[in-house]
Amino acid sequence: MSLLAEDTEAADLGLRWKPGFAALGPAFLTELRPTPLPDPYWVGRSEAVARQLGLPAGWHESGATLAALTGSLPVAGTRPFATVYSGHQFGVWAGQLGDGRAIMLGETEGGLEVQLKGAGRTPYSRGGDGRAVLRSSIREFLCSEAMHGLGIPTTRALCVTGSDAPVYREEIESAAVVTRVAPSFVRFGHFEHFAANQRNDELRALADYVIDRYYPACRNTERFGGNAYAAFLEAVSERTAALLAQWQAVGFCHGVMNTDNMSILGLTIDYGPFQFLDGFDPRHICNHSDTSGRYAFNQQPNVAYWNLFCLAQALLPLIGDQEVAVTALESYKTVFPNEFEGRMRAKLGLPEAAEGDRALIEGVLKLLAAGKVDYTIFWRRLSNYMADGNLEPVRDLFLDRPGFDAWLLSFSQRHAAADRARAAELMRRSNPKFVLRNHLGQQAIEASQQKDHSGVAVLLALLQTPFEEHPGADAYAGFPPDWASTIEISCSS
Ligand SMILES: Nc1ncnc2c1ncn2[C@@H]1O[C@H](COP(=O)(O)OP(=O)(O)OP(=O)(O)O)[C@@H](O)[C@H]1O
Ligand SMILES: [Mg+2]
Repeated sequence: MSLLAEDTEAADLGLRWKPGFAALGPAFLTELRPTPLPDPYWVGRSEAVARQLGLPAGWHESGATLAALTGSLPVAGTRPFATVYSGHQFGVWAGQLGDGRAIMLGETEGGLEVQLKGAGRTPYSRGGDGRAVLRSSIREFLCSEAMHGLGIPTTRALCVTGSDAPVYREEIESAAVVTRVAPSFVRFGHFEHFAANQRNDELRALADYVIDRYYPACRNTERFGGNAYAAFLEAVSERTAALLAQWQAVGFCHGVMNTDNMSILGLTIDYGPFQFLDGFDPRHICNHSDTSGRYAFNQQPNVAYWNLFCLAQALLPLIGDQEVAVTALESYKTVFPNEFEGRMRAKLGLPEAAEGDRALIEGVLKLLAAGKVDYTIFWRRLSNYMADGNLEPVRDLFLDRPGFDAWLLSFSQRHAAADRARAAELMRRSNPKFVLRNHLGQQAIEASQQKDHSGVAVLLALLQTPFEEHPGADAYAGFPPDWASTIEISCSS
């Protein structure tokens, strides 16, 4: 019996827990306790996630909950653990990694895993301190919820809890924990870990667990002659392709697409140096540490494929045939462009595909890139134009007016027979007014560092429903100020 089960004092969050991933056994994880953060306080909370988890009303009112989510009290019914994974970082095999600062509480009866990111050292921390700073924790919290609001698959975040305990990065910062939630936090790197160590029994156990839990259809498919592992690889490729199409359409740059940051469920995971594009620059690099531009915005779809190739190699002992594995990856090459085109068509207010759509999409992206036009503002203004016929706010964004007019002509011809009100409606549902721009996050962070957490709550409310108008909040939907371009976001978090 573990020590944890003998605790008399524990916080009861009102949730029921089941073994979940932990049932795989000790080869996959190490049981341990979070390291307490002193004098914790609330920084931000998502009631939407609380409801999804099934937390009782008033869940955050108890000091025991705050203590539990910052490691000072065990959570009743849980046996926390950290998992082991490996991975390719910046294209190079990095060997063993693992949850170096994320500690899993467990899985709820409702099928959601709950993790405390920044909860202290684990056997996989290597040189790290196991902590996360307030700055990066607020970014992760807000962006998880923003992505969900945008309809993009992502890990969620219940809350950020802070402490004045010092954390040493380029300068001294304060510590925080993000309580994260997802059906599964399994990454490509979990598979790579067991494959690289030729531990095929564990590799198979992991694949069987993930297939049975999250991809049961792979068991009953005739694809690949009934090879469930190949069908699984194909399904992951398709989900990843669909995810990447959404990132590219909304202008999201992840920044650290290492294989250990690729979710097996096709969720966006690990919000580090991410950025929503301001001016449209396909070659934008959001991660200050990415000197070669490996993870530049326009490289993301290819990197995802490269990462899937690593996953395929890891699954090869189970799939049994290299050609089959390569075929299972192939669907990425059709799903990504189809999904991307579908998303871009929706942004253009076009529910159905027609010949010439690709040229229309490429045409506008070229114009936006040539003028470094603000990506989010352009699409929202184009949606408004569709509704009210006022062209100037859109046209004013372009220096190359003749170029824009020529494109607009083909756009208008494409819409000639369409119901404009319906098209405008689709566009406003597909083109957010609010995204988590770096400078918005930065302002909320700086206020929080001075103990005013209201900016986090304000941003959260806007980002959870980013397609709504939110009258009075236009200041959050404007152009970035000049100083925004000087914000440097690196891997330091
Ligand atoms: N401060 C830290 N202390 C211990 N380990 C760390 C720390 N920062 C990063 N790591 C570990 O380094 C590896 C790569 O880090 P990366 O930045 O991709 O992940 P992360 O931001 O810590 O977390 P996640 O991917 O879970 O969101 C991971 O194994 C991670 O746990
Ligand atoms: Mg990571």
